[in-house]
Amino acid sequence: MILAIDVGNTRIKASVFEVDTVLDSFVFLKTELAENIQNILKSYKKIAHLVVSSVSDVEKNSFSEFESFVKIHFVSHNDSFPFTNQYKTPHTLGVDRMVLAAGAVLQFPNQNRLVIDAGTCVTYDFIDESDGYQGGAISAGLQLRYNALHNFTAKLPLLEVENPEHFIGKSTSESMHSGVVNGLVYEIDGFIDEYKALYPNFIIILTGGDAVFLAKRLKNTIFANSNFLLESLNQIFQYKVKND
Ligand SMILES: Nc1ncnc2c1ncn2[C@@H]1O[C@H](COP(=O)(O)OP(=O)(O)OP(=O)(O)O)[C@@H](O)[C@H]1O
Ligand SMILES: CC(C)(CO)[C@@H](O)C(=O)NCCC(=O)O
Ligand SMILES: [K+]
Repeated sequence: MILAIDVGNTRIKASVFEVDTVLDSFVFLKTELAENIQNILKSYKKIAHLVVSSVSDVEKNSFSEFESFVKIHFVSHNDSFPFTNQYKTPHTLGVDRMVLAAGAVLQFPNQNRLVIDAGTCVTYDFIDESDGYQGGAISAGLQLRYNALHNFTAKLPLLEVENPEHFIGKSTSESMHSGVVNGLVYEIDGFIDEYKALYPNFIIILTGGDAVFLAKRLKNTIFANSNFLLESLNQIFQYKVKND
């Protein structure tokens, strides 16, 4: 039994896996890391391994208190991945993007894949059918767009994410919801269309905290899988066991 932990830019997500089955899932803040891990390990005494991916300032030593109970695997650039990294700056590529790319290769072999992670940032990652990781794009996530509009202007309020009622916003809040939500939806559909012009066939994996909200609104029909990064950590662990 393993515990996969995704330390994101905003929050931490974790799932307990028994082989390929998710037994339980958790979301918590970085400040509540230790107590949450402790509780999970208490509830699931058969957990033998922690597999951690972090893009945040939470580092390996935050987990050291658990070292005597479980084996800890902190995914890093030094690990072996099931793709060839064609990024020009491979050591600056986010570990989360590498984990997603690895998951895409292991779950969907021998095909072109586009992974879209709609979290704090939106990331696009393209891995071709020869398992070459090509790169992609990084843009601002849904909540980040609302926050930025408020933080860097004098007049714009801080709004909660809402479905835009009208395409033509008829008030300040309607204009902001249309700009943020429709803007991101157009961005994602636009990227997908560009990739379609380059590659006739590829699968799309849409994940992250806003995946379900966005999937419903896209022109392109995509099935959202919010748990893809944690599933990928589980896959990477099995890949590691096989290849070590
Ligand atoms: N309870 C919540 N707290 C924060 N964000 C939430 C919550 N529920 C949904 N969201 C949405 O999820 C998005 C953040 O996604 P996610 O949780 O994947 O980000 P994250 O923890 O920073 O991870 P990553 O760094 O991998 O993007 C926000 O844009 C927000 O709209
Ligand atoms: C883009 C984020 C912030 C998304 O979580 C993360 O993948 C990261 O810090 N990346 C480093 C830059 C890069 O991937 O090129
Ligand atoms: K992300």
